[in-house]
Amino acid sequence: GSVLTHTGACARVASNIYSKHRQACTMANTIKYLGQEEAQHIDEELFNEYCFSVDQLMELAGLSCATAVSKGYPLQSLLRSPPRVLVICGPGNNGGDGLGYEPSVLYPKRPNKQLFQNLATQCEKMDISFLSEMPEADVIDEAYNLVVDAIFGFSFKGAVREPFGDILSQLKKITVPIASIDIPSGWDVEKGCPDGIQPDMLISLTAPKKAANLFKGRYHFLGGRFVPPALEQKYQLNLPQYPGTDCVYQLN
Ligand SMILES: NC(=O)C1=CN([C@@H]2O[C@H](COP(=O)(O)OP(=O)(O)OC[C@H]3O[C@@H](n4cnc5c(N)ncnc54)[C@H](OP(=O)(O)O)[C@@H]3O)[C@@H](O)[C@H]2O)[C@@H](O)CC1
Ligand SMILES: [K+]
Repeated sequence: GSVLTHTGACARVASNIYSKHRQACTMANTIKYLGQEEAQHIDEELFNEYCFSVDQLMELAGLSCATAVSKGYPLQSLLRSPPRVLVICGPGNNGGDGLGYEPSVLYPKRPNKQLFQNLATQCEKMDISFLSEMPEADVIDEAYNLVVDAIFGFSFKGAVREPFGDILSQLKKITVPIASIDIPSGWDVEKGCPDGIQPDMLISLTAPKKAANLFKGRYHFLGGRFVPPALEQKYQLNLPQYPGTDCVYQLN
């Protein structure tokens, strides 16, 4: 009897300690949401200290985005046939991350950089069509299943300049879902934008940015499985374990 009672008490104490330990771990493991400067510092370190090239990380980021889209919007769930996806690319690296199903690309402002020229050529050679102008909201709703927002990432600042003001105002009117890469474009990286676009999916790269706390859509994925452990520790990112060989982790 006493052995049993003793064992029971020990088990209770142990389970108490275990649950306190788990609580502490859960708190310590809260994923960090980055401010704009911190995101830029991490970016610089990845390139300067850890010697990655932009092409490498952008390819992995793009793969994460395509994977997240295929998980959130599987082909058989799409309402319109063919499974068209409109990818809108901005002038910076966020624009380089866009990719898709039967994609059409809108790439209205093209910087004179070899990397971006190469990416555009690769798409053209794969017969991916480029649009010459932003379609009206009702045309997008009619022709596409999804819009990938690769317009601005963590370097966005200030009031939106054209042609992206017009593009974002059309995106506010569409009813097909928007999947935003890293940051919903037009949102302040830390404070968001109450009357901005409201994406259905957000794919945070490396680590979520502060504005992701205000994301109200259905799917939040983390992607960019390339952060070296020492860098993760330095910035206390507390990243979750990516399952198996997956390149995305679903946060909600
Ligand atoms: N580190 C990582 O983990 C990795 C990061 N990666 C990705 O890179 C992204 C960051 O890229 P980034 O630094 O090139 O900045 P990003 O936000 O795409 O573009 C800035 C451009 O936008 C423009 N612009 C700015 N404000 C504007 C305004 N108000 N109104 C109008 N235009 C405005 C301005 O262009 P300009 O006006 O000078 O022509 C500027 O050049 C990051 O979010 C992630 O997606 C992955 O590829 C690889 C791994
Ligand atoms: K974006």
